[in-house]
Amino acid sequence: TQYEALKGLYHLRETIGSGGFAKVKLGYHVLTGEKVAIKIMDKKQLGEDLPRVKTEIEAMKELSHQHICKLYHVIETDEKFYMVLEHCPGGELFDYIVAKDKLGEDEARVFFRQIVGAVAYIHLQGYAHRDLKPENLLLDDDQNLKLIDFGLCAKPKGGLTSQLFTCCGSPAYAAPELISGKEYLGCEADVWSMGVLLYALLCGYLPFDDDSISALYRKIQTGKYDVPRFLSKESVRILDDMLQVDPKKRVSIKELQCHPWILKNFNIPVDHRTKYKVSVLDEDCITEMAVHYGKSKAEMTEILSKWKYDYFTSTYLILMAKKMRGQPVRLLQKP
Ligand SMILES: COc1cccc(Nc2ncc(-c3ccc(C(=O)NCC(=O)Nc4ccccc4)cc3)c(OCC3CCNCC3)n2)c1
Repeated sequence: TQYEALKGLYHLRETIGSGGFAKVKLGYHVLTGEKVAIKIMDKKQLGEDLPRVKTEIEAMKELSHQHICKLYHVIETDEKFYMVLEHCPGGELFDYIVAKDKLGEDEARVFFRQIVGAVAYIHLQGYAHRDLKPENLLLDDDQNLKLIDFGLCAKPKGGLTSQLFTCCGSPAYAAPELISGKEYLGCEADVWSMGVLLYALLCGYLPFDDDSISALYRKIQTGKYDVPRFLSKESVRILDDMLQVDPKKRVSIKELQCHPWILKNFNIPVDHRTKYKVSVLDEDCITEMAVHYGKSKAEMTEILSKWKYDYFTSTYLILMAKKMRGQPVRLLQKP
């Protein structure tokens, strides 16, 4: 039968997204009943992109942050990769903006501060995202944003990956230097995309848009965009600081963290540090799992400390997520 590798571990439900060579299905973690997102990739379809999946999986293991969708479990079979990930019940930020037409400056600031924190964090871990757009920002059940990289475009930062603009979908968010095939820095290109993203949040439409790709590229390379009169002068200023065609004139992610627009009403810079303590394991979760598996706490601690991203890891991380949401740290008893 299909998806044999998930049997007894996760119940599979409907497909919630598909794109490129990945399909995402809603799943339930059997031991906790919690929802998960299961990203399924077929090795044959991946072809020469297969190493990129391994890079993404290794990246995900390094990325543990409150505004980045968490990886729980990796299963590899002869035909497929399964990535079991945090499910975000609120869906895409894209749909949220469409439903509200556009966001007020204050609401946009709450979201944008979370995005700046997540992107600053991945940059400090040595990664650039390269495909920042509202479809890759999901909402959890507390209206917090979770960054994902659905299109497998996240790659180690580095400079001269003048890779052709192949993998990542929408060019509307792409920096001028990226689409002109010049050498570029991933972290600088990410700041441009964040400018396009903030413009979309504040205006409800894109700064650079055209049905013809080549016309769109020309508009991006001029860097000229319409500034609606309802934007405050501070909003106009931060958009101008990010949407600089010359990457060397563009504001850096570090400067963004304490930009006047970012500080307004908050008066504290964006803190990019993660809230998760991955080093020390949680007593309650260890105890609950030790009892369930009939092991000593020492044995359970030993197993979990290996972070093998197996079912032990996913069960622990899901119990931790429940605890952080104030829910009981409980496993469903053996059937
Ligand atoms: C209509 O959609 C709805 C409606 C209602 C609920 C949900 N909930 C819901 N939750 C979770 C997901 C998900 C999480 C992570 C990944 C992933 O690919 N991680 C890998 C990853 O993040 N790398 C990475 C991140 C940062 C740096 C480097 C690497 C993939 C999918 C989801 O997907 C649905 C797709 C649909 C197409 N647009 C994108 C989302 N959807 C979605």
